[in-house]
Amino acid sequence: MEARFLGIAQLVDVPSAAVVVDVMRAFTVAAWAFGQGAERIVLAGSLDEALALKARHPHWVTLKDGPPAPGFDMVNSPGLLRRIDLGGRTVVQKTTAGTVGALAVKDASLVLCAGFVVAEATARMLRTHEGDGVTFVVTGEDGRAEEDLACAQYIALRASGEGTAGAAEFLRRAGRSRAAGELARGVRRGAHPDDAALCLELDRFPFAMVATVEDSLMVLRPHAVPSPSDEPSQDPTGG
Ligand SMILES: O=C(O)[C@H](CS(=O)(=O)O)OP(=O)(O)O
Ligand SMILES: [Mg+2]
Repeated sequence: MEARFLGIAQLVDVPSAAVVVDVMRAFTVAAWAFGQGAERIVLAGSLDEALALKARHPHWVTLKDGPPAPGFDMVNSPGLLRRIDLGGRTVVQKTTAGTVGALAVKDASLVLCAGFVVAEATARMLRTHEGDGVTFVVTGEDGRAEEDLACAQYIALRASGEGTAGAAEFLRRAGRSRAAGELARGVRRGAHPDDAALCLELDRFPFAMVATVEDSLMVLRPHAVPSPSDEPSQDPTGG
């Protein structure tokens, strides 16, 4: 599998397959939202679009990064979100980096959104994808966010099937990133003290997250990817 790693501003063509990586915190939050029962996440292009969707669909749950704001029900924090029941709900998410990155590749034939919490399921999905290459969108810091780059490189390695990639060094790099430091120091608004640790949980969830355009909205949904150990035995004796 040929992999390239680009920041959002470096995306000049429509990739065939794209993995949009935002470890801290958009796609860790998205995975937790699905873990808490959300049916789908609409990735909004602007705060105004998120508010307009809320006005049309008052039962949808709006979420933004930064501090709490009128019209938004939640902030972009896995630590705060993990105790909220989102059973069957539609969430609207707007953040600085992650959702912008996903919308930048909306015309790709396959768009996966990822962080460490869904790394293995994402890699497994890439292994079954037939195509000539994968573009990893490193959403933070103009493509230089260490937590996103480390996660993208780890998923690429796992997807290539080249041996067993040890995760520890990739997680260490992410843990030393500027974003992790800001979360630890309480610099980022709308945060919980556990956020950085939750963003560094490897394979917390068994699903990948696939974004597609539905009725002109970019919609993210969980996609179950069975692990090899879940697959039925091929042993003809049934053993
Ligand atoms: O929520 C986040 O951590 C960031 C932006 S900020 O730190 O709140 O300004 O957004 P994301 O798009 O999830 O990187
Ligand atoms: Mg980020």
